Amino acid sequence: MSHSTQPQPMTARRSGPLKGNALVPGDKSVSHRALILGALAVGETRITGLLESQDIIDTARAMEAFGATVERVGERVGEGEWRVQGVGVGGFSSPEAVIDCGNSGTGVRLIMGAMATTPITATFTGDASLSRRPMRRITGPLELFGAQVTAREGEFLPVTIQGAADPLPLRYHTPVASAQIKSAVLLAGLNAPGETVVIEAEPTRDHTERMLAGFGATIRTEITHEGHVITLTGRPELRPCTVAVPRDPSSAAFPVAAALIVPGSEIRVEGVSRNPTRDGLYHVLAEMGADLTWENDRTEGGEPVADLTVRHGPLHGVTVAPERAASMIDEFPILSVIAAFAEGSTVMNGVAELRVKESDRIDAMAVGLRANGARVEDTPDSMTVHGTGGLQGGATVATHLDHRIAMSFLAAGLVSERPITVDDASPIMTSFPDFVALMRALGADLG
Ligand SMILES: O=C(O)C1=C[C@@H](OP(=O)(O)O)[C@@H](O)[C@H](O)C1
Ligand SMILES: C=C(OP(=O)(O)O)C(=O)O
Repeated sequence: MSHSTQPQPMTARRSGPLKGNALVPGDKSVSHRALILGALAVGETRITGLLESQDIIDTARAMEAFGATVERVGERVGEGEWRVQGVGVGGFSSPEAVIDCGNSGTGVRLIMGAMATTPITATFTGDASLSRRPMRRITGPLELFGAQVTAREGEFLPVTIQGAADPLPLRYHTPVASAQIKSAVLLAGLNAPGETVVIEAEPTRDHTERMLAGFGATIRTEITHEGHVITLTGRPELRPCTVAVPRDPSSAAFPVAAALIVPGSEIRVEGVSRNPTRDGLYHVLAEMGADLTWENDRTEGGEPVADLTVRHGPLHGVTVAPERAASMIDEFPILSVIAAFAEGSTVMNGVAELRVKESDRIDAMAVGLRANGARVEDTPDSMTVHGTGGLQGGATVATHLDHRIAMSFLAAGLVSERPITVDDASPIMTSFPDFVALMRALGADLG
């Protein structure tokens, strides 16, 4: 379901020090995968800590449309336990209606992969943002499995996929660093006989591989001269699991950033991911001189996590190497805000993928930061922010149906000289429904 079409403007004003404990919600990437693998397992999967945001609700509804049963157990918002009755690999049936994945690239791309090697037909659609995003990167490899695809202009939603009746296993080099491409191919490979192999030059988030192993699939990753080579044996019987979803490091980045830039702040964020395929931002922040203290390293839901204490302090600009990009791909909007409050220039290289997210994130950040007084340069695949230790503010920023653009500028407005308004805060519901309440509880002036 697409989110409300009624824009909800919101303004962030200069705030006192942020203090307290930030309990961010469940990881979006892990939540999608828990629902999809639960639907492909035989029997009942139980999920705790599932992110209850619009992107995830859309994936849950889609799994029901393909024949799984998905239900929420318990009363407390954000603490729900979910149960999925799976239909087994190859057990999906053709949905009666169009599958609307709303704003979610991960949802639509992983689900296309999951159904493309079963002889059923489904049509996928989404909101105006998702309808602008490239789908050929997914449908191309799915055609190699034997699926038949029609897409608007060969590239965009709506996309109709007729799944392959006799799928062939695939050996596939991903053309760009993308966990969504890797995951779509692996999920399609589940119902192909033999070994499906995905080769990625740069590692991307590995939640699909971790969770497939947890559900009993035979999957291994080798590091060779070609890069990360992931081999999955097709046609497993996936056994249902109990999945405890860890907290989302990409959501954690917003209160962390706010605490770093609002003078006098000190906050604690529990259960932040230390998965090396997700933690690039924290390495960059350390290089910028951020005061970060990690404690209680442990494993939660199969992911390495720790508790993070963040204190405000001076930051300096850095150059972010392109090899870091995949491990922090969703964190560049908020890094560009932090960079504006640092002293000196921060150069972000190898970030062309940002142009095909919920919005063109390089353009959205550059335009919004400039309107609020920052000096920013951009090229097709890089962005440079010339930090001056502060930001003037005073402008209204267009969020283009992009939750991360909205949250980034609301964090910036907490410390800019004049307030910053975002034209539409409603997309925040897609990934972090409690963002405003959580930030207000820390002391942020948002309204
Ligand atoms: O696999 C995933 O869960 C995701 C992969 C990334 O996208 P790409 O695979 O397009 O880089 C990321 O931007 C997105 O938020 C979540
Ligand atoms: C890019 C993102 O998500 P998706 O691709 O799932 O829409 C994101 O959450 O920043």
